[in-house]
Amino acid sequence: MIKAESVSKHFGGKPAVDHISFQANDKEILVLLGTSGCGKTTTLKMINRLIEADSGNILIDGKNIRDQKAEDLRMGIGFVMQNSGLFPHYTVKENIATVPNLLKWDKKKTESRTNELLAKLNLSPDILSRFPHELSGGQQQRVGIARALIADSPILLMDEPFGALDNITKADIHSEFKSLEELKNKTIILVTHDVQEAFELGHRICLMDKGKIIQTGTPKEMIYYPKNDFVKDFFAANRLLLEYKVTVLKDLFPVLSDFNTDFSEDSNVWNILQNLSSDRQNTAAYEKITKAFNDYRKLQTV
Ligand SMILES: Nc1ncnc2c1ncn2[C@@H]1O[C@H](COP(=O)(O)OP(=O)(O)OP(=O)(O)O)[C@@H](O)[C@H]1O
Repeated sequence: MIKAESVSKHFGGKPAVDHISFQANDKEILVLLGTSGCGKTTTLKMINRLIEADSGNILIDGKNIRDQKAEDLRMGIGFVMQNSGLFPHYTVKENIATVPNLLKWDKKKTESRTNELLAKLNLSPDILSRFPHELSGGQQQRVGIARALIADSPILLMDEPFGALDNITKADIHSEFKSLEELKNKTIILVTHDVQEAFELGHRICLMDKGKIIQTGTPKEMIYYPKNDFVKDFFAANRLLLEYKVTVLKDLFPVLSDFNTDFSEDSNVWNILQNLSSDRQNTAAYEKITKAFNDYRKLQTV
């Protein structure tokens, strides 16, 4: 568990992060979401002490990060940097082996773990001898993720890990990312300015503005129970799509009668409608779900 207690950081007298508190629970993906300059990266880098907080405390599993050497702390935390952050003059193999070399792993162990990760991340071993500039943006980001995962640390900090990707590649990587067993046991803090990414990947979201956390909640809470107009307005442009995605079949049960289906009760309305729309025979079911969804929305307090 990662806990931030009233943490602040100033640059040149101006607050970049202003008394923020949050908690990332074990095995949770917590997203820090907000527009450029709101303090997300500074917050993330204070957790591995790439930036030292001015005040407040950050605790990992109850231990204050200040009570450990910064180098030791970083060894236990995987870090995916913005724009992949690969060392340009190192090959892919050398980039991935950065932490194992610091940990003095023997070559065989590094090699077999590297190959295991390449397979999991859908990367061909052919790229090992290449330099980062010889890879596509998507490959670079995957290598950045492999480098962060290699030592299997229980914590992963990710700064706009998919930022450089087009929307189609991003959607593919998102679904791969969600299904990676490797990540399921980790506590992950992911920084993004992309609302859809936050909803796609986050178990909970901290919405930030001007160095402060405005609201923390599940995607559903952010959409249906915004704390104030800032939160409401922030999601306004994507609101309907997000509502389709955060609403799941079992939410509709009170307003849905006579609906026999093979869909799991945790399937979201967006996926159900997409699925049903592929076959004309499903028109009646499609209309039932649409009506139930509209009835359900009316009952929410937005
Ligand atoms: N090293 C620094 N020196 C001075 N000001 C800084 C420094 N790092 C960040 N800032 C300022 O602190 C504020 C927060 O920056 P930060 O990078 O944390 O925001 P962000 O939300 O991650 O933005 P982005 O999405 O653009 O990376 C900004 O106003 C930024 O200009």
